[in-house]
Amino acid sequence: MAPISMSEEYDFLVIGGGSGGLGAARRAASRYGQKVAIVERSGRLGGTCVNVGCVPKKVCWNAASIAETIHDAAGYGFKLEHKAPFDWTSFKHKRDAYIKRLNGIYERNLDKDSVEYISAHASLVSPTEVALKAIDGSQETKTIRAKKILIATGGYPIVPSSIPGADLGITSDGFFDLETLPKKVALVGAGYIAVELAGIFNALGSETHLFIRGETVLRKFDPMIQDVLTNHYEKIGIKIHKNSKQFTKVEKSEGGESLVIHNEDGTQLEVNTLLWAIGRAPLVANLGLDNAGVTSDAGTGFVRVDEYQNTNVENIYALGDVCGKVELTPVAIAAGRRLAERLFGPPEFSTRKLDYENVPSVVFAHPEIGAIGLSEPEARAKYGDENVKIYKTSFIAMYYAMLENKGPTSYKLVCVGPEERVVGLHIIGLGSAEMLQGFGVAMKMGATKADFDSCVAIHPTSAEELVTMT
Ligand SMILES: Cc1cc2nc3c(=O)[nH]c(=O)nc-3n(C[C@H](O)[C@H](O)[C@H](O)COP(=O)(O)OP(=O)(O)OC[C@H]3O[C@@H](n4cnc5c(N)ncnc54)[C@H](O)[C@@H]3O)c2cc1C
Ligand SMILES: NC(=O)C1=CN([C@@H]2O[C@H](COP(=O)(O)OP(=O)(O)OC[C@H]3O[C@@H](n4cnc5c(N)ncnc54)[C@H](OP(=O)(O)O)[C@@H]3O)[C@@H](O)[C@H]2O)C=CC1
Ligand SMILES: N[C@@H](CCC(=O)N[C@@H](CSSC[C@H](NC(=O)CC[C@H](N)C(=O)O)C(=O)NCC(=O)O)C(=O)NCC(=O)O)C(=O)O
Repeated sequence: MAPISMSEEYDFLVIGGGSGGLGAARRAASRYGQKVAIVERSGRLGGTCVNVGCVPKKVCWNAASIAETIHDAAGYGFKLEHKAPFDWTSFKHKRDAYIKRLNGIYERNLDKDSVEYISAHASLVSPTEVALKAIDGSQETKTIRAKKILIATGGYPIVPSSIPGADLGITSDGFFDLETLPKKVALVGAGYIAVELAGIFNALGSETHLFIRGETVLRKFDPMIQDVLTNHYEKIGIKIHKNSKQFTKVEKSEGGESLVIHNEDGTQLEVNTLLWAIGRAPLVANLGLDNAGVTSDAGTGFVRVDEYQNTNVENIYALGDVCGKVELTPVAIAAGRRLAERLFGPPEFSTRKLDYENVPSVVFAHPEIGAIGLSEPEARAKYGDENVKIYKTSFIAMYYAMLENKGPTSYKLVCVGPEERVVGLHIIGLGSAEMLQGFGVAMKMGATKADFDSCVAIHPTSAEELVTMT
């Protein structure tokens, strides 16, 4: 890795060494032989996903799932201690070491693909020039030129600015720094991160409080998912504070070891950790967008792009979380690869772009949730009630046959038109994450309910219920 590049000009300069930037840079260099550099300012490659997102989160989710399995084991005749001791600190250090290994793998991958890795903060100086500032404290700076520039700088977690003491709380970034498992934790938010981290804390033994503004979590999901997960989380002991108003303040407790949350109604809650999970904002500060004339959304700051990831400035492109369209790793990677193919590939690739329709997505809750396409209300609004047919089922998955405490399994298909094309698929239950990808392929191909039914069931599985619904 060069601290600051020795080269003066590149075919393609990528700002941001996360999912989208890596996807674009590697494809442009390895497949099309372009002279490519990627600039990353954090000192480690992989971006949010590898360092403070999908990857360490999934490892934590696995730990939480093992805790649940240990708990369930007695139901299957195992004479285990119900509460197997869990050593968060050694788990955390082992997880950190895995991430560090990945950082190294990503660096070697760039090397293999002949992408130059520049460890620096990048900012636009003009539509064809980027200033690099060293991150090693040396104050070294350099300006380089590029024929094409990609902005893939991602985002950061929001902390409310209007609540005194809000910054005593942590975000998902701080979650991955926790050296010990908090005894009592409060999370604010109702989206992916709040739901995933609340599930992990609860399964690993923290007293978990979840503050949500509405009646249910995951309000952007199908109502079935919202209701089933909210009820189940309450059943398994997560304390959900519904219709919660903004805290009036957060302060340290007298001894300074915990935090006191002050609610609008005068009540207080003392916790060891407060975690904000109320959405993410684009990382565009000090990026010099104005210097190059790149426009972003006035309210949110997301960089504006068209369907081909073009910004308003010729030869400057943007993708991934900094555009805020669908904030998922495979979306950023696919957008990056499609862009490299369009810009540097053969003429027949000149219209390549990512199709943002029917992107499957999973929430690693307990149990998992999968969703593709339209929710029932979205389909009704788009196609009219008379054209929408819903198939639903709720059942007890066979895994729970031997257990007293049963988890939920609920599936819904949203179909439209006389041919009953499946435009929405919503599932909650064990195994949903691994189950979804194949159904995503079917929906991408325009599958109808009859196509689903023509596939013979695999028995005994939960997934078979999706091809036998009446
Ligand atoms: C807790 C959490 C869990 C998640 N779980 C999942 C999941 O399970 N599945 C999933 O699909 N998605 C998940 N996501 C979302 C996923 O991580 C993001 O959608 C994805 O990382 C976006 O990729 P990106 O390339 O747009 O940005 P990033 O991966 O954020 O990369 C941007 C990079 O740009 C660098 N950068 C920023 N500004 C500059 C600058 N001026 N100069 C140089 N470098 C700069 C940053 O340091 C960063 O490394 C999760 C996110 C979070 C926070
Ligand atoms: N498994 C995966 O694929 C994962 C993907 N991600 C990606 O990262 C993105 C960011 O995650 P996340 O931060 O959870 O964002 P989300 O957009 O998923 O959820 C944030 C939620 O916070 C609530 N909220 C917003 N403002 C406030 C406020 N001021 N006070 C209280 N609650 C508030 C909103 O819920 P309401 O309106 O109901 O109040 C909103 O839905 C996700 O959208 C997803 O794309 C993240 C984690 C996992
Ligand atoms: N699906 C497998 C994924 C395993 C996997 O891909 N692991 C990654 C780390 S996590 S993942 C970080 C994430 N990678 C991916 O999502 C890889 C996806 C798939 N393999 C592909 O190439 O399309 C990413 O941001 N990628 C940007 C990029 O590389 O372009 C790894 O070990 N990689 C080493 C290597 O690739 O040599 C699982 O969940 O077990």
